[in-house]
Amino acid sequence: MPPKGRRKDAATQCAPSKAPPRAEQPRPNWPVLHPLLSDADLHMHELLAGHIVTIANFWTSTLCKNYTSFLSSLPLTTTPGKPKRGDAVRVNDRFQIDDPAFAEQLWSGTALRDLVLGNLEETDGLSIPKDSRQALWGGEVVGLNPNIRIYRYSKGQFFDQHYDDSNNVTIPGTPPIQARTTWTLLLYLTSAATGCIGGETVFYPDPAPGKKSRSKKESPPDPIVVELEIGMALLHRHGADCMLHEGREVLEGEKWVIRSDLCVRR
Ligand SMILES: O=C(O)CCC(=O)C(=O)O
Ligand SMILES: [Fe+2]
Repeated sequence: MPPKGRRKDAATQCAPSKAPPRAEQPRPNWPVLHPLLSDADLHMHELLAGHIVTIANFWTSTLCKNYTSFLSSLPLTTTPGKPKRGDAVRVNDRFQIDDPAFAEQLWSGTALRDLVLGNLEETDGLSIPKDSRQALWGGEVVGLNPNIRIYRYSKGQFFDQHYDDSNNVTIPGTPPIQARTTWTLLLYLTSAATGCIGGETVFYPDPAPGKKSRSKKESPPDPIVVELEIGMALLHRHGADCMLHEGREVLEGEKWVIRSDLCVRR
């Protein structure tokens, strides 16, 4: 059952341009993004047209395992007990940093840029020509949100139903690019294969227009349950057209996720 108000993901509200200046945090010494599959071996899959796209094996399981052990050394902060009014309940440990260089690595140092921009059109799995992609992504994609979030969910932790907001961000450079986030990026570093049970990301599609007013007995569309898959990237549209979604409770083991967003020029 969807919650009454439009609960927001408080995380996205901390985008650089809106947030008060944070105490200078040292940049993590991120391990190199290696090994990775070659671009030609990766494909996008539209799980729900116009809303959810996945890329299996975006990161190899070796890289994911290196990362989870590295990320465990970062100072993660457990969610403060009570969310602010209108914010979703998120119960997990999080590390958040503005790191444009890492965002750039995730974008250009992997297959993501070429896949999203349609530079590998023949093989990328989306049957959308390069020049029509701007409509899908909400504009000219210029990179990833420098605001990187790392989540660790242990047994019993979850992210309650919410919508992700679109935020204005500045991507540093010469000149800096004024951008806006349009799609959420989730990169799963763990799965049942690493002992994590539960923790699926679940989307609740809206009933088709016109159906809302019909008999209450009419059942809403089935939720879309995305099982964790090690190394899989998931993109979903956010902002005004964001689907209600949640990270289900982890029942066993640990779920690790890297979160950023696609940014378009504004
Ligand atoms: O961890 C998940 O499965 C969902 C995370 C999420 O919804 C978010 O970061 O906004
Ligand atoms: Fe979300």
